[in-house]
Amino acid sequence: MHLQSLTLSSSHSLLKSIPHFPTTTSTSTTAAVRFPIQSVYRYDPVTYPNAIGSSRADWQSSCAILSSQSQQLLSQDDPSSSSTDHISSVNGHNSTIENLNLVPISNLSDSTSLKPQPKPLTITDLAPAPMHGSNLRVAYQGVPGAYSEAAAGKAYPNCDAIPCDQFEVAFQSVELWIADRAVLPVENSLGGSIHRNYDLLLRHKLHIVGEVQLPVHHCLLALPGVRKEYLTRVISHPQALAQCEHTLTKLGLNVTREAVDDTAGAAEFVAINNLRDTAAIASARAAELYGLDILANGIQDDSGNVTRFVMLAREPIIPRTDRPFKTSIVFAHEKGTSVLFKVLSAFAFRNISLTKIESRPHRSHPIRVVDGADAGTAKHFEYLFYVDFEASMAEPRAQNALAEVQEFTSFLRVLGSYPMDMTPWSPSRIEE
Ligand SMILES: O=C(O)C(=O)C[C@]1(C(=O)O)C=C[C@@H](O)C=C1
Repeated sequence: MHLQSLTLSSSHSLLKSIPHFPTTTSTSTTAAVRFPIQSVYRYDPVTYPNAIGSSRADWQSSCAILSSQSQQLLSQDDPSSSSTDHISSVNGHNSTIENLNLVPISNLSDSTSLKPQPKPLTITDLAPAPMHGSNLRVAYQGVPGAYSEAAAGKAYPNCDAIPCDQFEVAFQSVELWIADRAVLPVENSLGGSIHRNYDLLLRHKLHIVGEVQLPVHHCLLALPGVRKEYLTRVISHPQALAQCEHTLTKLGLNVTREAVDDTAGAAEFVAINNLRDTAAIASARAAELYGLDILANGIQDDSGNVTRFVMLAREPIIPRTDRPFKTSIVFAHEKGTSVLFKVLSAFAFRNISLTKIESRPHRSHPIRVVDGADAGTAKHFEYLFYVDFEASMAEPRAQNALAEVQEFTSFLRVLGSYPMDMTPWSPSRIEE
């Protein structure tokens, strides 16, 4: 392939050969082809107020709604759109989460007045269902009060956040049109990459359409009246436990640490089971929602603790050049790490900065056996490489870099080209 300079329009055929890169400026996808005629609501709107609409709609009208909503949703990630929901709100123009249709915090003084929160969707709840209402629905893993819920609100201030019991469910809810976006934590400034989520990005065909970086401010929560000395156990998400490791030791707690699915779920567990020997690490919002006291505030090991989340959608957004964009790719080669230098130089020669590089085991070919005749047999581990770089796929230099990368690799996928989160840095801000 020649390394000529390409414009976006002249490079369509090149970009089409890069798996999953969008080359159209609009899509005519409608839900009509995606829904079985027999789709039935299976969610109780009282139990799942945020999950989906409140009544069963007839097929014809739901197709019409979906068709118009798919156009509307496309424009919501498009920075050129005038919608207040679009991703530019992530980038410092509106970084509050006030407008998120979060579960309201009632005046909870103790755990006996605990109000039932919406139950997360589970894998058995998933069924294609028509959409209603105009709010963007954003699926996240966890229960109300989780940081992922706050990230959804930062990215899409007017969204309905849909709790899901697993990441897999959040992905599937977007694939099945139950939700419009999924929010996925990918890395933390203290804990590093969330590896499993990188694997999920590859297993599914969703596109990254935005990112948010959320300051994560952890609290130690316990039932009212419980003192630190009574505690024998601290539970939380493994990332949260890792982010507070040293502070927990410094607090002099004589506790075991146990991992659960999410931070707010840990708080809910303590409250529901009336556990007086157990504390949870979670947000201040989780304390309010589940009627817990804050025993210690800001217990993350670094005050500038930040988690980066990506927003996923069924359709990619159209990359632009009038604002800072980031592009995420994943690639592999049979010759493994030996091509890495060549790939990275494709970016270096074009002055494209990399913001992230991550390697993961190549699950379908984890080992390459190299027969060294007399010397025996060497077993090399095979990897997939995830790279984020600071350029938009609308820029010829990024297109040319990827054309070159494609020559060196046996597999290449563009996971998304999306606006960078440019929120001003304020490490001490508390954001729950
Ligand atoms: O448990 C939560 O509240 C989450 O949103 C998950 C999660 C993560 O997976 O890293 C998100 C942010 C924090 O870093 C801790 C936990």
